[in-house]
Amino acid sequence: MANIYYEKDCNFDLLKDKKIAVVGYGSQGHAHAQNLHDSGANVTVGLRKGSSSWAQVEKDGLKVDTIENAVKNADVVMILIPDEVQKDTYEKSIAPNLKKGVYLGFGHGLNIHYGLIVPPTDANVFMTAPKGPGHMVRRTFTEGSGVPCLVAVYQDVAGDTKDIAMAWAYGVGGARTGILETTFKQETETDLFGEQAVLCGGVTELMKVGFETLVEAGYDPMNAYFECVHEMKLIVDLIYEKGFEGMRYSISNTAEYGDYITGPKIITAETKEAMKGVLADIQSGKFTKDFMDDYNNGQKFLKSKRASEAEHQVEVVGKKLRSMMDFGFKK
Ligand SMILES: NC(=O)C1=CN([C@@H]2O[C@H](COP(=O)(O)OP(=O)(O)OC[C@H]3O[C@@H](n4cnc5c(N)ncnc54)[C@H](OP(=O)(O)O)[C@@H]3O)[C@@H](O)[C@H]2O)C=CC1
Ligand SMILES: CC[C@](O)(C(C)=O)C(=O)O
Ligand SMILES: [Mg+2]
Ligand SMILES: [Mg+2]
Repeated sequence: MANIYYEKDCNFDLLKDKKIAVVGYGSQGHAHAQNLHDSGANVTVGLRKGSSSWAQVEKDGLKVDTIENAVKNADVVMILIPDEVQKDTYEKSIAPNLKKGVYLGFGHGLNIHYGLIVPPTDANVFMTAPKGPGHMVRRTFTEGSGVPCLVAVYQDVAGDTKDIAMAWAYGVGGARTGILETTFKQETETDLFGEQAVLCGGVTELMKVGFETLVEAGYDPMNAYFECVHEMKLIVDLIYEKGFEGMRYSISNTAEYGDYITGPKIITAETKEAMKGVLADIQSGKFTKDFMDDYNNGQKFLKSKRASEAEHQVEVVGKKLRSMMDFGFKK
């Protein structure tokens, strides 16, 4: 089992006297940069020239510079731009400007694990990967909590790279809930599997097919949306807090009986075999090759799926319902 650490195990002072560059100001970038800044670190956000995020960084009260300049002066560089652009940006704008002995950080291990980025031998390479979306990393931090983080070390020349990774987790709020120690391989392969088979691909497909089944049988689309999409959060919140048993305590006996009878009819032995195939493609590097090939082909597949999914009835109905009802979430 992994080692688990908390705030008392971290030394945030290690980062306080260092110049930090956070490359990117998207989902993870804005959260890491702002949380570290609020924790007392000296952060500069690195952006490409002409970036649409430039004004937002200034509005948020943080320093901003080009990627080249931000990296040139930095003791710690954290790369938080999309995985598919990291190799090109690293080679053109980051690598030529890295200080000797720099601490080079990642929020996900894909580029290192599959050898897309080969760091200099004098660099200390670490990962601090929040186990949640960047906007939740920021939101929970401002609420006094945090998203748990995985930390890993790929290269440790200085001898304290794990301490830097843990200090980073402290600064972004992850140590408030817990830090798990892992490796680049484990984080990368489990993260890709989880998001594809369960959290994102699995869940949205399950919701969509459930919605379609009800609508095609003549039921009201709004009713179908509530059943197959909206209520998912309320059920998952109970699982999040109390596990499957706690969720099943709150639902009716009718629902619990149906859960046991029907769940295994939907998620079958065949589904598990398909999951094994998904994992094999991740482990062999096939998924990452296909993903990068699509990127190098103008992201034709990604863009066409984005467009067709947005037009699906489940999205159209959901958008309408969310505009008509106050579900109490922050936009
Ligand atoms: N999204 C998440 O919640 C999670 C992400 N991660 C990992 O964190 C990393 C960042 O992901 P995420 O936050 O989703 O990324 P985003 O897509 O949100 O990153 C957007 C940022 O990257 C910049 N950017 C985009 N393309 C380029 C480019 N070609 N050159 C330079 N800058 C560019 C954008 O700048 P501009 O404003 O100029 O467009 C913007 O600042 C990835 O490794 C990901 O796997 C890990 C855990 C969860
Ligand atoms: C679940 C998707 C994720 O892995 C995440 C938010 O943790 C991602 O890559 O965005
Ligand atoms: Mg993840
Ligand atoms: Mg991921």
